[in-house]
Amino acid sequence: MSRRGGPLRGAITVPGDKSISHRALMLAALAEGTSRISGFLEGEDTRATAAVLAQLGVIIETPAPGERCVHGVGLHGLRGPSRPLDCGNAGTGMRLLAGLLAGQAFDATLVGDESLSRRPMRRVTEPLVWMGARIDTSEGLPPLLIRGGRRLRGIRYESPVASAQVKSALLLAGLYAEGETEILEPHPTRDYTERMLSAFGWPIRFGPGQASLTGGHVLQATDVQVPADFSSAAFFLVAASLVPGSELRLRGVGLNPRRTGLLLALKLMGADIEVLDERSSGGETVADLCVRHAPLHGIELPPALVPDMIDEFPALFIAAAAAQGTTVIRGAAELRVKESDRIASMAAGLRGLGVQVAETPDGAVITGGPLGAGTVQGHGDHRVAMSFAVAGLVATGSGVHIEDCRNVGTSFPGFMELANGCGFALAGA
Ligand SMILES: O=C(O)C1=C[C@@H](OP(=O)(O)O)[C@@H](O)[C@H](O)C1
Ligand SMILES: C=C(OP(=O)(O)O)C(=O)O
Repeated sequence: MSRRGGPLRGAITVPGDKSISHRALMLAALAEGTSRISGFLEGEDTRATAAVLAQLGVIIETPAPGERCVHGVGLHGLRGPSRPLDCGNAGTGMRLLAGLLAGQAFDATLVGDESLSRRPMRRVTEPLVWMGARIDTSEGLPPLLIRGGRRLRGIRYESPVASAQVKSALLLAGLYAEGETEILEPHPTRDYTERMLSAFGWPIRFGPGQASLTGGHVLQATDVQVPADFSSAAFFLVAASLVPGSELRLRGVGLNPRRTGLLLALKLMGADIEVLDERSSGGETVADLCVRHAPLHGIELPPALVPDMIDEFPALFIAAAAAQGTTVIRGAAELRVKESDRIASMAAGLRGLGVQVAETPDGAVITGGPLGAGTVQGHGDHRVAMSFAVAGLVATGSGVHIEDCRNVGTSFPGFMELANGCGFALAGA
Protein backbone atom coordinates (compact mmCIF):
# COMPACT_ATOMS: atom_id res chain seq x y z
CA MET A 1 0.00 0.00 0.00
CA SER A 2 1.40 3.40 -0.96
CA ARG A 3 -0.06 6.68 0.28
CA ARG A 4 0.83 10.33 0.15
CA GLY A 5 3.87 10.91 2.35
CA GLY A 6 6.00 13.90 3.15
CA PRO A 7 8.21 15.67 0.66
CA LEU A 8 11.15 13.47 -0.30
CA ARG A 9 14.32 14.72 1.32
CA GLY A 10 17.83 13.66 2.20
CA ALA A 11 20.58 11.75 0.44
CA ILE A 12 20.31 8.06 -0.43
CA THR A 13 22.34 5.41 -2.23
CA VAL A 14 20.35 2.90 -4.27
CA PRO A 15 21.74 -0.65 -4.70
CA GLY A 16 24.33 -1.70 -7.27
CA ASP A 17 23.79 -1.98 -10.99
CA LYS A 18 22.09 -5.22 -12.02
CA SER A 19 23.55 -5.44 -15.53
CA ILE A 20 27.10 -4.89 -14.30
CA SER A 21 26.71 -7.29 -11.36
CA HIS A 22 25.60 -10.18 -13.64
CA ARG A 23 28.49 -9.57 -16.02
CA ALA A 24 31.09 -9.15 -13.31
CA LEU A 25 30.21 -12.57 -11.88
CA MET A 26 30.33 -14.29 -15.26
CA LEU A 27 33.63 -12.81 -16.45
CA ALA A 28 35.26 -13.27 -13.05
CA ALA A 29 34.18 -16.93 -13.10
CA LEU A 30 35.88 -17.50 -16.47
CA ALA A 31 39.02 -15.56 -15.55
CA GLU A 32 42.39 -16.78 -14.31
CA GLY A 33 42.76 -15.73 -10.67
CA THR A 34 40.59 -14.12 -8.03
CA SER A 35 38.40 -11.08 -8.70
CA ARG A 36 36.77 -8.90 -6.09
CA ILE A 37 33.43 -7.29 -6.83
CA SER A 38 32.24 -4.42 -4.65
CA GLY A 39 28.89 -2.67 -4.83
CA PHE A 40 27.43 -6.01 -6.02
CA LEU A 41 23.63 -6.03 -6.25
CA GLU A 42 22.20 -8.37 -3.60
CA GLY A 43 19.09 -8.83 -5.75
CA GLU A 44 17.36 -12.10 -6.52
CA ASP A 45 18.38 -11.95 -10.19
CA THR A 46 22.09 -11.53 -9.57
CA ARG A 47 22.11 -14.01 -6.70
CA ALA A 48 20.54 -16.54 -9.06
CA THR A 49 23.45 -16.01 -11.47
CA ALA A 50 25.91 -16.51 -8.59
CA ALA A 51 24.13 -19.75 -7.64
CA VAL A 52 24.27 -20.99 -11.26
CA LEU A 53 28.01 -20.32 -11.42
CA ALA A 54 28.49 -22.11 -8.09
CA GLN A 55 26.67 -25.12 -9.57
CA LEU A 56 29.19 -24.99 -12.41
CA GLY A 57 32.00 -25.35 -9.88
CA VAL A 58 32.99 -21.72 -9.26
CA ILE A 59 33.80 -20.77 -5.68
CA ILE A 60 32.22 -17.43 -4.83
CA GLU A 61 32.72 -16.00 -1.36
CA THR A 62 30.68 -13.25 0.26
CA PRO A 63 33.06 -11.40 2.60
CA ALA A 64 30.32 -8.81 3.32
CA PRO A 65 26.94 -7.85 1.86
CA GLY A 66 27.53 -6.24 -1.55
CA GLU A 67 30.91 -7.90 -1.92
CA ARG A 68 31.93 -11.03 -3.78
CA CYS A 69 35.25 -12.74 -4.12
CA VAL A 70 35.17 -14.93 -7.23
CA HIS A 71 37.81 -17.62 -7.68
CA GLY A 72 38.00 -17.86 -11.45
CA VAL A 73 38.33 -21.30 -13.02
CA GLY A 74 39.58 -20.14 -16.42
CA LEU A 75 37.79 -20.33 -19.76
CA HIS A 76 37.69 -24.15 -19.77
CA GLY A 77 37.44 -24.85 -16.05
CA LEU A 78 33.66 -24.99 -15.53
CA ARG A 79 32.20 -28.31 -14.42
CA GLY A 80 29.04 -29.88 -15.87
CA PRO A 81 26.00 -29.43 -13.60
CA SER A 82 24.02 -32.34 -12.21
CA ARG A 83 20.74 -30.39 -12.10
CA PRO A 84 19.01 -27.70 -14.20
CA LEU A 85 20.39 -24.21 -13.69
CA ASP A 86 17.74 -21.85 -12.32
CA CYS A 87 17.98 -18.25 -13.54
CA GLY A 88 14.92 -17.21 -11.51
CA ASN A 89 13.31 -14.07 -12.94
CA ALA A 90 16.37 -12.84 -14.85
CA GLY A 91 16.27 -12.42 -18.60
CA THR A 92 19.83 -11.09 -18.46
CA GLY A 93 21.01 -14.12 -16.52
CA MET A 94 19.44 -16.64 -18.88
CA ARG A 95 20.37 -14.99 -22.16
CA LEU A 96 23.99 -14.27 -21.22
CA LEU A 97 24.48 -17.72 -19.70
CA ALA A 98 23.11 -19.28 -22.90
CA GLY A 99 26.01 -17.69 -24.77
CA LEU A 100 28.53 -18.66 -22.13
CA LEU A 101 27.33 -22.27 -22.01
CA ALA A 102 27.18 -22.73 -25.80
CA GLY A 103 30.95 -23.17 -25.90
CA GLN A 104 31.34 -25.65 -23.02
CA ALA A 105 32.22 -29.33 -23.20
CA PHE A 106 29.14 -30.39 -21.18
CA ASP A 107 25.35 -30.24 -21.49
CA ALA A 108 23.38 -27.84 -19.33
CA THR A 109 19.73 -26.86 -18.96
CA LEU A 110 18.66 -23.30 -18.13
CA VAL A 111 15.29 -22.85 -16.45
CA GLY A 112 13.47 -19.85 -14.99
CA ASP A 113 10.39 -18.81 -13.06
CA GLU A 114 6.92 -18.45 -14.55
CA SER A 115 7.60 -15.00 -15.99
CA LEU A 116 11.00 -15.90 -17.47
CA SER A 117 9.48 -19.08 -18.93
CA ARG A 118 7.27 -16.87 -21.14
CA ARG A 119 10.08 -14.68 -22.48
CA PRO A 120 11.45 -15.07 -26.01
CA MET A 121 14.81 -16.82 -26.26
CA ARG A 122 14.97 -17.36 -30.03
CA ARG A 123 16.68 -13.97 -30.34
CA VAL A 124 19.74 -15.59 -28.71
CA THR A 125 19.37 -19.27 -29.59
CA GLU A 126 19.04 -18.64 -33.33
CA PRO A 127 22.34 -16.74 -33.81
CA LEU A 128 24.07 -19.10 -31.35
CA VAL A 129 22.97 -22.04 -33.51
CA TRP A 130 24.41 -20.20 -36.52
CA MET A 131 27.68 -20.12 -34.60
CA GLY A 132 27.51 -23.90 -34.30
CA ALA A 133 25.76 -24.31 -30.95
CA ARG A 134 23.05 -26.89 -30.39
CA ILE A 135 20.20 -25.69 -28.23
CA ASP A 136 16.89 -27.46 -27.75
CA THR A 137 13.85 -25.36 -26.84
CA SER A 138 10.15 -25.65 -27.29
CA GLU A 139 8.78 -22.75 -29.35
CA GLY A 140 11.84 -20.65 -28.53
CA LEU A 141 10.89 -20.50 -24.85
CA PRO A 142 12.75 -21.71 -21.74
CA PRO A 143 13.88 -24.21 -20.64
CA LEU A 144 16.96 -24.18 -22.88
CA LEU A 145 18.89 -27.41 -23.20
CA ILE A 146 22.36 -26.43 -24.35
CA ARG A 147 24.43 -29.29 -25.76
CA GLY A 148 28.12 -29.29 -25.04
CA GLY A 149 31.12 -30.31 -27.10
CA ARG A 150 30.24 -28.17 -30.12
CA ARG A 151 32.83 -26.31 -32.17
CA LEU A 152 31.78 -22.70 -32.45
CA ARG A 153 32.81 -20.35 -35.24
CA GLY A 154 32.54 -16.60 -35.29
CA ILE A 155 29.80 -14.96 -37.34
CA ARG A 156 28.92 -11.43 -38.39
CA TYR A 157 25.48 -10.85 -36.96
CA GLU A 158 23.22 -7.93 -37.79
CA SER A 159 20.80 -8.08 -34.91
CA PRO A 160 17.22 -7.16 -35.79
CA VAL A 161 16.61 -6.11 -32.18
CA ALA A 162 18.44 -3.48 -30.14
CA SER A 163 19.33 -5.76 -27.24
CA ALA A 164 22.41 -5.75 -25.05
CA GLN A 165 21.47 -9.24 -23.92
CA VAL A 166 21.64 -10.59 -27.49
CA LYS A 167 24.92 -8.79 -28.14
CA SER A 168 26.41 -10.03 -24.87
CA ALA A 169 25.33 -13.64 -25.40
CA LEU A 170 27.10 -13.69 -28.77
CA LEU A 171 30.22 -12.03 -27.39
CA LEU A 172 30.42 -14.62 -24.59
CA ALA A 173 30.02 -17.45 -27.12
CA GLY A 174 32.61 -15.66 -29.26
CA LEU A 175 35.21 -16.19 -26.52
CA TYR A 176 35.02 -19.89 -27.43
CA ALA A 177 34.67 -19.48 -31.20
CA GLU A 178 37.15 -19.86 -33.98
CA GLY A 179 37.67 -16.58 -35.82
CA GLU A 180 35.86 -13.29 -35.42
CA THR A 181 32.45 -12.70 -33.89
CA GLU A 182 30.97 -9.36 -34.88
CA ILE A 183 27.65 -7.90 -33.81
CA LEU A 184 25.94 -4.91 -35.41
CA GLU A 185 22.96 -3.35 -33.68
CA PRO A 186 20.06 -1.37 -35.14
CA HIS A 187 20.53 1.12 -32.27
CA PRO A 188 23.43 1.22 -29.79
CA THR A 189 22.77 -0.53 -26.47
CA ARG A 190 24.58 -0.63 -23.15
CA ASP A 191 28.21 -1.64 -23.65
CA TYR A 192 29.04 -3.14 -20.25
CA THR A 193 30.09 -6.52 -21.63
CA GLU A 194 32.49 -4.87 -24.06
CA ARG A 195 33.99 -2.59 -21.42
CA MET A 196 34.31 -5.37 -18.92
CA LEU A 197 35.88 -7.83 -21.37
CA SER A 198 38.46 -5.17 -22.05
CA ALA A 199 39.02 -4.63 -18.30
CA PHE A 200 39.59 -8.40 -17.93
CA GLY A 201 42.25 -8.14 -20.64
CA TRP A 202 40.40 -9.62 -23.64
CA PRO A 203 41.10 -7.75 -26.89
CA ILE A 204 37.85 -6.32 -28.23
CA ARG A 205 36.90 -3.60 -30.69
CA PHE A 206 33.71 -1.75 -30.03
CA GLY A 207 31.89 1.48 -30.66
CA PRO A 208 28.26 2.60 -30.66
CA GLY A 209 26.21 -0.18 -32.27
CA GLN A 210 29.16 -2.44 -33.09
CA ALA A 211 31.39 -4.93 -31.27
CA SER A 212 33.83 -7.60 -32.43
CA LEU A 213 36.30 -10.00 -30.89
CA THR A 214 38.14 -13.19 -31.70
CA GLY A 215 38.44 -16.37 -29.65
CA GLY A 216 41.61 -17.78 -28.18
CA HIS A 217 42.63 -15.28 -25.54
CA VAL A 218 42.61 -15.34 -21.73
CA LEU A 219 40.59 -13.40 -19.16
CA GLN A 220 42.71 -12.09 -16.30
CA ALA A 221 41.07 -11.55 -12.91
CA THR A 222 40.44 -7.95 -11.97
CA ASP A 223 38.49 -6.02 -9.37
CA VAL A 224 35.13 -4.53 -10.31
CA GLN A 225 33.49 -1.56 -8.63
CA VAL A 226 29.75 -1.58 -9.38
CA PRO A 227 28.01 1.84 -9.43
CA ALA A 228 24.49 2.45 -8.12
CA ASP A 229 21.83 1.35 -10.62
CA PHE A 230 20.30 4.19 -12.66
CA SER A 231 17.18 2.06 -13.15
CA SER A 232 16.64 1.93 -9.38
CA ALA A 233 17.39 5.64 -9.05
CA ALA A 234 14.69 6.26 -11.68
CA PHE A 235 11.80 5.70 -9.23
CA PHE A 236 13.18 8.40 -6.95
CA LEU A 237 13.82 10.81 -9.83
CA VAL A 238 10.15 10.60 -10.75
CA ALA A 239 8.90 10.57 -7.16
CA ALA A 240 10.83 13.66 -6.06
CA SER A 241 9.86 15.48 -9.27
CA LEU A 242 6.18 14.87 -8.48
CA VAL A 243 5.97 15.59 -4.73
CA PRO A 244 5.94 19.31 -3.84
CA GLY A 245 8.75 20.42 -1.52
CA SER A 246 11.04 17.50 -2.43
CA GLU A 247 14.79 17.78 -2.73
CA LEU A 248 16.61 14.46 -2.87
CA ARG A 249 20.20 13.53 -3.60
CA LEU A 250 20.99 10.14 -5.14
CA ARG A 251 24.61 9.25 -4.60
CA GLY A 252 27.06 7.58 -6.99
CA VAL A 253 24.63 6.69 -9.78
CA GLY A 254 26.06 5.05 -12.92
CA LEU A 255 25.54 7.36 -15.89
CA ASN A 256 26.46 5.18 -18.84
CA PRO A 257 24.95 7.16 -21.75
CA ARG A 258 23.07 4.07 -22.96
CA ARG A 259 21.13 4.05 -19.69
CA THR A 260 20.20 7.66 -19.05
CA GLY A 261 17.40 8.27 -21.57
CA LEU A 262 14.97 8.89 -18.70
CA LEU A 263 17.09 11.79 -17.48
CA LEU A 264 16.67 13.48 -20.85
CA ALA A 265 12.98 12.58 -21.08
CA LEU A 266 12.24 14.00 -17.62
CA LYS A 267 14.18 17.16 -18.44
CA LEU A 268 12.07 17.57 -21.60
CA MET A 269 9.03 17.28 -19.31
CA GLY A 270 10.33 20.12 -17.13
CA ALA A 271 12.10 18.19 -14.35
CA ASP A 272 14.74 19.87 -12.20
CA ILE A 273 17.61 17.37 -11.98
CA GLU A 274 21.18 18.44 -11.44
CA VAL A 275 24.17 16.20 -12.15
CA LEU A 276 26.76 16.84 -9.43
CA ASP A 277 30.28 15.67 -8.69
CA GLU A 278 30.65 13.72 -11.94
CA ARG A 279 33.57 11.33 -11.68
CA SER A 280 34.95 8.11 -13.12
CA SER A 281 34.74 4.90 -11.11
CA GLY A 282 35.72 1.47 -12.42
CA GLY A 283 35.65 2.73 -15.99
CA GLU A 284 32.10 4.12 -15.71
CA THR A 285 30.95 7.70 -15.24
CA VAL A 286 29.12 8.11 -11.95
CA ALA A 287 27.62 11.20 -10.36
CA ASP A 288 25.25 12.36 -7.66
CA LEU A 289 21.83 13.35 -8.96
CA CYS A 290 20.00 16.12 -7.14
CA VAL A 291 16.30 16.18 -7.96
CA ARG A 292 13.87 18.88 -6.85
CA HIS A 293 10.12 19.06 -7.28
CA ALA A 294 9.03 20.70 -10.52
CA PRO A 295 5.74 20.72 -12.39
CA LEU A 296 5.93 18.27 -15.31
CA HIS A 297 4.24 18.54 -18.69
CA GLY A 298 3.53 15.92 -21.34
CA ILE A 299 5.85 15.30 -24.29
CA GLU A 300 6.13 13.35 -27.51
CA LEU A 301 8.93 11.06 -26.44
CA PRO A 302 11.69 11.07 -29.08
CA PRO A 303 11.80 7.39 -30.26
CA ALA A 304 15.63 7.56 -30.37
CA LEU A 305 15.59 7.67 -26.55
CA VAL A 306 13.72 4.37 -26.21
CA PRO A 307 16.65 1.91 -26.03
CA ASP A 308 18.46 4.21 -23.59
CA MET A 309 15.58 4.02 -21.12
CA ILE A 310 14.11 0.61 -21.86
CA ASP A 311 13.76 -0.36 -18.17
CA GLU A 312 12.50 3.07 -17.09
CA PHE A 313 9.17 3.09 -18.94
CA PRO A 314 7.08 1.98 -15.98
CA ALA A 315 8.41 4.99 -14.06
CA LEU A 316 7.88 7.26 -17.07
CA PHE A 317 4.24 6.13 -17.31
CA ILE A 318 3.70 7.47 -13.78
CA ALA A 319 5.46 10.77 -14.57
CA ALA A 320 3.29 11.12 -17.67
CA ALA A 321 0.10 10.30 -15.75
CA ALA A 322 0.82 13.00 -13.18
CA ALA A 323 2.03 15.57 -15.72
CA GLN A 324 -0.07 18.26 -17.33
CA GLY A 325 -1.03 17.41 -20.91
CA THR A 326 -0.48 14.40 -23.10
CA THR A 327 2.56 12.14 -23.44
CA VAL A 328 3.00 10.02 -26.54
CA ILE A 329 5.26 6.94 -26.44
CA ARG A 330 6.15 5.12 -29.67
CA GLY A 331 8.73 2.58 -30.78
CA ALA A 332 8.72 0.69 -27.48
CA ALA A 333 7.23 -2.70 -28.50
CA GLU A 334 10.06 -4.44 -26.60
CA LEU A 335 8.21 -3.52 -23.40
CA ARG A 336 5.71 -6.23 -24.24
CA VAL A 337 8.30 -9.00 -23.68
CA LYS A 338 9.76 -7.94 -20.33
CA GLU A 339 8.93 -9.50 -16.92
CA SER A 340 5.34 -8.63 -17.83
CA ASP A 341 3.84 -6.88 -20.84
CA ARG A 342 4.78 -3.51 -19.40
CA ILE A 343 2.59 -1.48 -21.76
CA ALA A 344 -0.48 -3.50 -20.79
CA SER A 345 0.44 -3.69 -17.07
CA MET A 346 1.01 0.05 -16.73
CA ALA A 347 -1.99 1.03 -18.85
CA ALA A 348 -4.35 -1.22 -16.90
CA GLY A 349 -3.07 -0.03 -13.52
CA LEU A 350 -3.27 3.64 -14.46
CA ARG A 351 -6.78 3.24 -15.84
CA GLY A 352 -7.72 1.73 -12.50
CA LEU A 353 -6.54 4.99 -10.89
CA GLY A 354 -8.72 7.03 -13.24
CA VAL A 355 -6.05 8.03 -15.75
CA GLN A 356 -6.83 8.13 -19.47
CA VAL A 357 -4.41 5.81 -21.31
CA ALA A 358 -4.71 4.57 -24.88
CA GLU A 359 -2.50 1.57 -25.65
CA THR A 360 -0.88 1.21 -29.05
CA PRO A 361 1.06 -1.85 -30.27
CA ASP A 362 4.38 -0.12 -29.55
CA GLY A 363 3.54 2.42 -26.88
CA ALA A 364 0.79 4.47 -25.32
CA VAL A 365 -0.86 7.86 -25.26
CA ILE A 366 -1.24 9.04 -21.67
CA THR A 367 -3.35 12.03 -20.71
CA GLY A 368 -2.07 13.50 -17.47
CA GLY A 369 -4.44 14.39 -14.66
CA PRO A 370 -5.18 13.71 -11.02
CA LEU A 371 -4.55 10.14 -9.85
CA GLY A 372 -7.29 8.52 -7.80
CA ALA A 373 -7.10 5.80 -5.19
CA GLY A 374 -7.39 2.15 -6.18
CA THR A 375 -6.01 -1.36 -6.35
CA VAL A 376 -3.53 -2.23 -9.11
CA GLN A 377 -1.83 -5.46 -10.17
CA GLY A 378 1.95 -5.66 -9.97
CA HIS A 379 1.89 -8.67 -12.34
CA GLY A 380 4.88 -10.10 -10.46
CA ASP A 381 6.95 -7.42 -12.21
CA HIS A 382 9.35 -5.57 -9.91
CA ARG A 383 9.43 -2.36 -11.95
CA VAL A 384 5.65 -2.19 -12.31
CA ALA A 385 5.24 -2.61 -8.54
CA MET A 386 7.79 0.10 -7.67
CA SER A 387 6.28 2.48 -10.22
CA PHE A 388 2.86 2.18 -8.60
CA ALA A 389 4.50 2.80 -5.23
CA VAL A 390 5.55 6.15 -6.74
CA ALA A 391 2.00 6.72 -8.00
CA GLY A 392 0.72 6.34 -4.43
CA LEU A 393 2.67 9.46 -3.44
CA VAL A 394 0.40 11.63 -5.55
CA ALA A 395 -2.83 9.61 -5.50
CA THR A 396 -5.83 10.96 -3.63
CA GLY A 397 -7.70 9.37 -0.75
CA SER A 398 -6.64 6.00 0.56
CA GLY A 399 -3.75 5.67 -1.93
CA VAL A 400 -2.67 2.80 -4.16
CA HIS A 401 -2.91 -0.82 -3.08
CA ILE A 402 -0.45 -2.94 -5.09
CA GLU A 403 -1.10 -6.65 -5.50
CA ASP A 404 1.41 -9.29 -6.61
CA CYS A 405 4.45 -7.19 -5.76
CA ARG A 406 6.53 -9.70 -3.84
CA ASN A 407 9.48 -9.77 -6.19
CA VAL A 408 10.64 -6.18 -5.91
CA GLY A 409 13.84 -7.76 -4.54
CA THR A 410 14.59 -8.98 -8.06
CA SER A 411 16.37 -5.70 -8.73
CA PHE A 412 15.91 -3.59 -5.58
CA PRO A 413 16.32 -5.32 -2.22
CA GLY A 414 15.39 -2.96 0.61
CA PHE A 415 13.25 -0.70 -1.59
CA MET A 416 10.53 -0.23 0.99
CA GLU A 417 12.89 0.71 3.83
CA LEU A 418 14.95 3.08 1.69
CA ALA A 419 11.83 4.71 0.24
CA ASN A 420 10.14 5.14 3.62
CA GLY A 421 13.38 6.58 5.00
CA CYS A 422 13.19 9.53 2.61
CA GLY A 423 9.49 10.32 2.72
CA PHE A 424 7.39 7.57 1.10
CA ALA A 425 4.53 6.09 3.12
CA LEU A 426 4.67 2.43 2.11
CA ALA A 427 3.17 -0.33 4.21
CA GLY A 428 3.40 -4.08 3.65
CA ALA A 429 0.40 -6.37 3.36
O1 LIG B 1 21.96 -6.44 -20.92
C1 LIG B 1 21.37 -6.13 -19.88
O2 LIG B 1 21.90 -6.19 -18.76
C2 LIG B 1 19.96 -5.69 -20.00
C3 LIG B 1 19.46 -5.34 -21.24
C4 LIG B 1 18.07 -4.93 -21.46
O3 LIG B 1 17.37 -6.01 -22.06
P1 LIG B 1 17.38 -6.28 -23.63
O4 LIG B 1 18.72 -6.75 -24.03
O5 LIG B 1 16.34 -7.36 -23.82
O6 LIG B 1 16.99 -4.98 -24.28
C5 LIG B 1 17.37 -4.56 -20.16
O7 LIG B 1 15.98 -4.49 -20.37
C6 LIG B 1 17.67 -5.52 -19.03
O8 LIG B 1 17.07 -5.10 -17.84
C7 LIG B 1 19.15 -5.61 -18.78
C1 LIG C 1 13.97 -6.39 -18.12
C2 LIG C 1 14.64 -6.46 -16.98
O1 LIG C 1 15.54 -7.44 -16.62
P1 LIG C 1 15.82 -8.85 -17.25
O2 LIG C 1 15.66 -8.77 -18.75
O3 LIG C 1 17.20 -9.21 -16.83
O4 LIG C 1 14.82 -9.80 -16.64
C3 LIG C 1 14.50 -5.38 -15.97
O5 LIG C 1 15.22 -5.44 -14.97
O6 LIG C 1 13.67 -4.47 -16.13
